Amino acid sequence: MTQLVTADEIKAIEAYTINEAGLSAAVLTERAAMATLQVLAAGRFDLSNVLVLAGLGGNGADGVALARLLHQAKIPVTLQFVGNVNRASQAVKEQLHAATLCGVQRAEKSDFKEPSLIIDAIFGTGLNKDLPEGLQKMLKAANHIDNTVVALDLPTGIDANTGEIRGAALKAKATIAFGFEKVGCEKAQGKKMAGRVIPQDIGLVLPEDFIFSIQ
Ligand SMILES: NC(=O)C1=CN([C@@H]2O[C@H](COP(=O)(O)OP(=O)(O)OC[C@H]3O[C@@H](n4cnc5c(N)ncnc54)[C@H](O)[C@@H]3O)[C@@H](O)[C@H]2O)[C@@H](O)CC1
Ligand SMILES: [K+]
Repeated sequence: MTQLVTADEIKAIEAYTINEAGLSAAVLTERAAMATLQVLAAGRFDLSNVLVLAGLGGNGADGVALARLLHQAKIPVTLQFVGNVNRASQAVKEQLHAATLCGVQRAEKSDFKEPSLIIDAIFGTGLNKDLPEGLQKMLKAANHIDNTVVALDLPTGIDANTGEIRGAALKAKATIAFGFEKVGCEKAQGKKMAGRVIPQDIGLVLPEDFIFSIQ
């Protein structure tokens, strides 16, 4: 059985990895994106036209890094931000700079009918309140279209701890969990919305004597 973590636990492990082990957040983001590329390239997904939906925080940074790696692997990909990119975190801005230099294509809008695969990199473990109404509408509409969605870390809209839907959530066929599966993917609506959960090692360093709350 895979090890489950709460949002606070993964944040503590990430902080330890960054601050004590000295592996930067950018390294972890790159590892997350590379692990995702490997899963996608293993053959079970149609990569003929990939749309990456990216948010403005850590989850979005993973998505932008993935868009760059897909583009560099000659996989057709379009990057679309959800939210105003001017308000994005520094990590997203840095990822966007690299992606732009590499020639990653951007879109402002999508009807979700064209992509062969949607990558959900809007929100991850940082979600702490209901989604904005406009986004709720967009996700509900997207759920009505028969798209294949792969969520990065956690389906957007799912609470990492309780599995509850915060207003709306994007239903995934598979969720690639970075480091450890978030407990919300096994609880309440989270189980259905996450689809198949695929944990991937991204090189997180566990604090000595770390005790997981879920054994
Ligand atoms: N911190 C790190 O070093 C790493 C983070 N990783 C990724 O980063 C994610 C966590 O990143 P963040 O903590 O930045 O969080 P998110 O990217 O999930 O969310 C971004 C920010 O949005 C805000 N927010 C929360 N709920 C909202 C709502 N309903 N409406 C509008 N804004 C809202 C919060 O300020 C939150 O920090 C993980 O799920 C994972 O994908 C991984 O790349 C591994 C390394
Ligand atoms: K996500």
